[in-house]
Formats: sequence, structure tokens, C-alpha cells
Amino acid sequence: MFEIRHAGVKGFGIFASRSITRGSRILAERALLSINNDNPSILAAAAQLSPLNRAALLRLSLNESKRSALGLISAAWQSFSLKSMTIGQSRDVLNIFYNNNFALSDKLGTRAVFPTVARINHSCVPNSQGNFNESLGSFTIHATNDIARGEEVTISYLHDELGLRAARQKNLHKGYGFYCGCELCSGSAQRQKESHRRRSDIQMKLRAFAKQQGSVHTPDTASRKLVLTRLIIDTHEQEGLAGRELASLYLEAARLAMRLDDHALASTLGARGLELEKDAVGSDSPFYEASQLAFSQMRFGEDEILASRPDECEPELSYAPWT
Ligand SMILES: C[S@@+](CC[C@H](N)C(=O)[O-])C[C@H]1O[C@@H](n2cnc3c(N)ncnc32)[C@H](O)[C@@H]1O
Repeated sequence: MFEIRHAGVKGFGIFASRSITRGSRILAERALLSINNDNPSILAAAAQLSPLNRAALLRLSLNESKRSALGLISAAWQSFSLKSMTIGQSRDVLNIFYNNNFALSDKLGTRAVFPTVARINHSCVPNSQGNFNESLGSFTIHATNDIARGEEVTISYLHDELGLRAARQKNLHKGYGFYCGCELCSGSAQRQKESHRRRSDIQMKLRAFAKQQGSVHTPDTASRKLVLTRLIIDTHEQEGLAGRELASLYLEAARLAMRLDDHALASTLGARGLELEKDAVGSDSPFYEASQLAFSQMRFGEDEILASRPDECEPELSYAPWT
């Protein structure tokens, strides 16, 4: 379904070797290296790897801008007791880990590197999304948009999907040492202008709403929240963004519509939210199962459950560089 090959200045990347339809699982893989609160040492975990797996780890991409100074002292200190790795190798292992790991659970301190997933480059308008599937014990990549044969498979490394270009560039450079040249960041001036207008507009509306919320409590809060949530949904869709964030917005809108006794609207919004979630995580994901359950309970009047979906205790999943 895909191949790993050179992607110009980005290094390696993953490309569709045939057309991939939205919702398809592109890959599912287990961690190559992981740490958690009980076993927090990256170098100790790397020392346990077989020579083949350690070589595979050392082939992954480094953040060159952080290669020289940062990590050297820590690597030297930590590798003191690990005779199996040189200080240089230890420094590279740390750099590679920071540049490629995903935070899977804040509570358990679980962070992991997945060898093929680590080859997927960033786009501010990605066509795929990564999520950890607890029941498979694997990280999955699903197409959130249709992908043409030969097109690069991309995910977003950012937390704020609707961020403005300057903020996106700053965060990507700080985290990964690159300035993004994706189809949005290097798109036509017209496209960038429209995107900037849409994104600033919604940010302004969100700020105004938050300010209003802080000052007075008006009884029509649910209807105003619904209007705003639907505007955020529209912005995502106009920007070509799909995935779990959009699914959550639809499910939240469904909950608000239900609260306003608009059952027909709640059903339509909820069904769309579930469809988007299934596309992003797969029908075997506990995330999807939890949303399905919450949606059916909401329809029977227990809407608080949808507001406290279990996964919302965890942070939004994304690469976790240099944290
Ligand atoms: C997780 S790795 C992705 C795979 C990597 N290209 C490789 O060769 O293994 C992250 C690194 O890929 C590069 N990268 C990812 N997305 C990029 C983009 N949109 N523009 C430029 N470089 C990118 C950066 O060097 C970044 O530090």
C-alpha cells in the first residue's frame, strides 16, 4: 500500500503505492523502543535492543539543529553505566528518541518510537492520522482523506490544528528543527491569504466567546456554543482537516443539539462524528467503541457521558519532541 523513499529536503517519507481510500488502515505497528514511569531511561531501553533493532533505531532521523551540544552531557552521564554504547551513539539515541517519539500516556509516562511511523512527514493539512490502538497494542495510521497513488502520506505533528502559519512554523522549528513547506505553507498567496483569514476569524470568535463567558452567565449558552462549534467544524472542513479532532467537534455539537432538544440535528451531527472517528482510528479501536457507546447513551438522555469520554483524560496524541 505504501513505500518508503526519499522525500527531498524532508529526508525519507512514506508514499502511497496505490490509491488509498479515506478510512483505510495504512499501517499498524508495535513500538521499537518505549519508556514509562517505571522504566524511564531511554538509554537503558536502547541497551536492551537486539543489534538489528538498535541499528534500525540509529537509522531514524535526527534533529540536526539539536545534535551538537544538547544531550551530550546527559548522554555521557547516562551511558557511564551502559558499557554497550559509546557516548556518541548514546547522544544520537537520545536525539532520535526525542525527534521521533509519541507520548501515549501522560499518567503512565509512556513514550514510544514506532519504526515505520517515524518515517511519516508532517503536513499542516495532513491526509492521515496516527493513534494508539490499546486493544491491538499497536500504533495505527489511517487515511483521513483519499490519497492518490504516488502522493506522500502525511500526519500533523502539531497540537493546534487551526494555528496560524507563523505559530505553526515556530513550533515545528522549535520541536523538529524544520520550517514547513507543505502544500498549505508553500501554497499560492491566495490560498494562504484565505487560510489566514479563516483561521484568524475563528480564533477571534473563540476569544470573544471566552471573554463573554467569563463575565456573564446567559441562559442561551448551549445555543451559542452550538453555533460556535459548528463554525469551528466549518473552518476545519474548509481547511481540509479531518480526523479525531473534527470527530470530537461533531460529537460535542451533537451533545449540544440534544441539550437544546433538537434530536434530528443531534442524530445527524453524531452520526457524522462517529463516521469521522471510525475513519481516523478504525472500528476495532477502543476510542471508537467508547464514542459509539456514548452516542447511543446520549440518544437515551444520558448526554453527560459523551462529555466525559475516557480518552479525554489523556492529552491529544502527537509527536512529543524535546519535552
Ligand atoms: C519523524 S521524522 C519524519 C521522517 C524523516 N523525514 C526521516 O527521514 O526519517 C521528523 C523529521 O522529518 C523532517 N520533516 C518532517 N516533516 C517535514 C516537513 N513538512 N518539511 C521539512 N522537513 C520535515 C524533519 O527533519 C523532522 O525532524
